[in-house]
Amino acid sequence: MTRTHGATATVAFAGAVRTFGDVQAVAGLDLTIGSGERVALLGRNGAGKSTSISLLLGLDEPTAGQVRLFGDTPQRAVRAGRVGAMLQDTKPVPRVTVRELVAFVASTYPKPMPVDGALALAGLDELANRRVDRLSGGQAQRVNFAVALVGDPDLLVLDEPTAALDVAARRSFWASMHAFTQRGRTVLFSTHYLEEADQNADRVVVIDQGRVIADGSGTDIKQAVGASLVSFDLQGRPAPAGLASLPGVLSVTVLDGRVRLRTADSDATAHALAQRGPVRGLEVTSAGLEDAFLALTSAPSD
Ligand SMILES: Nc1ncnc2c1ncn2[C@@H]1O[C@H](COP(=O)(O)OP(=O)(O)OP(=O)(O)O)[C@@H](O)[C@H]1O
Repeated sequence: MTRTHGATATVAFAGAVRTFGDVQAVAGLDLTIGSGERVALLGRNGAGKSTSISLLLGLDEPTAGQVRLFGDTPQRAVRAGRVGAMLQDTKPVPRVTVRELVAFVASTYPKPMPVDGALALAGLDELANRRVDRLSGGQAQRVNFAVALVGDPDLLVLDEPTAALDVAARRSFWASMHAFTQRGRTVLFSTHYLEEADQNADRVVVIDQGRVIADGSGTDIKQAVGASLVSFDLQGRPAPAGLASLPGVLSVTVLDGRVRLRTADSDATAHALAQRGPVRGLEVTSAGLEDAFLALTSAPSD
């Protein structure tokens, strides 16, 4: 896990709260990100990721608490050209070409990278002269990425950058992101795709109900919730009672007709389970980040 000591943090949320009427979208968020970190903000729908990102970019103000970028207000950091962002639901600008749009955005930054460099990093060389309102969804996402990085920002913020991309487009997106971060830049991206968080970030911050509930490497998070998973078929029956009190069991989830027991001791759990009667389709596997995430964000079902 990486922490920032001494040097000014790139990103600092301190007790940040944002309420909308009765809804606490961000409920006391404390998060510090240091220079050069690649951080995934991982959470289910409505966890507060986009609201946190809006606060971070100065598009919205916290109801309480504080958000700082490079030790300054988000607005000043953004105006100084230190931040590039890719947000959800951006509408294409009609009638300009990809190169014209990226060149225009470059002209608004103090130290942009060459436009051709940004186009190449985003995989847009072949589409440079195409109108931006005539692109596929995946191609439009690449333009959004070029727009985010052409200012050569110190911090890149990406809100669900791979939403709506197919597998091949996702892979090529992450390759572009890695090419950019080799330059030592800080990246914060939000995602629902748990394996993507694990594969593309050094640090995974899990948020739920507007708060940080876990923070570490993908491996740290898996270990925090137990390394193994014992699962079995319900065969249409309700989940038996008392599973949570079997030896080693840390959490119980029921998904697609299967019970999944996260356990610190898979041998003891499987043995105790078998002693209670016949078990169908028993499997013991190591827990993936997906399972860790479900365990962290689900209420116990037993
Ligand atoms: N402008 C708003 N007015 C009222 N409620 C809002 C507003 N923006 C967000 N919310 C609520 O705040 C909570 C957090 O929303 P947010 O969009 O930050 O979550 P998210 O983690 O980004 O979700 P998703 O993954 O679905 O994009 C949700 O309950 C949402 O309905």
